[in-house]
Amino acid sequence: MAEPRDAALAVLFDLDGTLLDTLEDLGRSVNEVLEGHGFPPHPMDAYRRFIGDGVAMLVERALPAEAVRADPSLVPRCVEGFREAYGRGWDVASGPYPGIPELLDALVARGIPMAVLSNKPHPFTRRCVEELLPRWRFAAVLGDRPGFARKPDPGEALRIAADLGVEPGRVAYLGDSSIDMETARGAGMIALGAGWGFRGASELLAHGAVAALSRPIELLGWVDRGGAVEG
Ligand SMILES: O=C(O)COP(=O)(O)O
Repeated sequence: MAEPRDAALAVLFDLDGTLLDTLEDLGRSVNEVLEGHGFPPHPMDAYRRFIGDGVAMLVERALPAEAVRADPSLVPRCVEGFREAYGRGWDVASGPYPGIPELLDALVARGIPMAVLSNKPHPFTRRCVEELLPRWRFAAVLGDRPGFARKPDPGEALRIAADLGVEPGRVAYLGDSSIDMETARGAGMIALGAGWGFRGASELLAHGAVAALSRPIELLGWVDRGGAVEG
């Protein structure tokens, strides 16, 4: 059980694997690019480990290592192919995880400001939030943009906290990967793991999660009393 602490005054969310289950649309889009280049596709589960460090790393992890070594232009070309394929199929199977709408409603009811920070390319991040989470207002929705460091760099997370006027230590950061837990810890935020996401509870706890939640609504414990709800 985590130590009780000051209650969170704001919530910063990761997107892929935390608010939205985007695995199938991301994996299918990369597989389409791989097959277009004559490389073998991966089973969807493999993408749980590939996603998280941005699109170039996603593509690089999916490609055969020898092919990447042999042709430096392969990753950028496949990234372009991915943008095209994902642009066509980003919303085929993606949507909020069970319990996310209820959590967001409960945070709105409490007047808790919410923001999204993703390593997904910024335009796709905006589109996913606008179209798959249309009912909720987020104070900031930021994806990967040229000129800004990706997570686990804590810079953008800290800027969001500053813009909200909330001390980093009073921000609950909910994410589903080691990258997110490192970002949260680097920013001095309350690192909460989304156990339903792409990577699972043991990776989250090994990378410094204060707790790995099994259901989204459990986050309210940190907002209402600064720790897990008893029982
Ligand atoms: O697309 C990625 O690389 C990861 O996106 P996320 O930061 O929302 O998990």
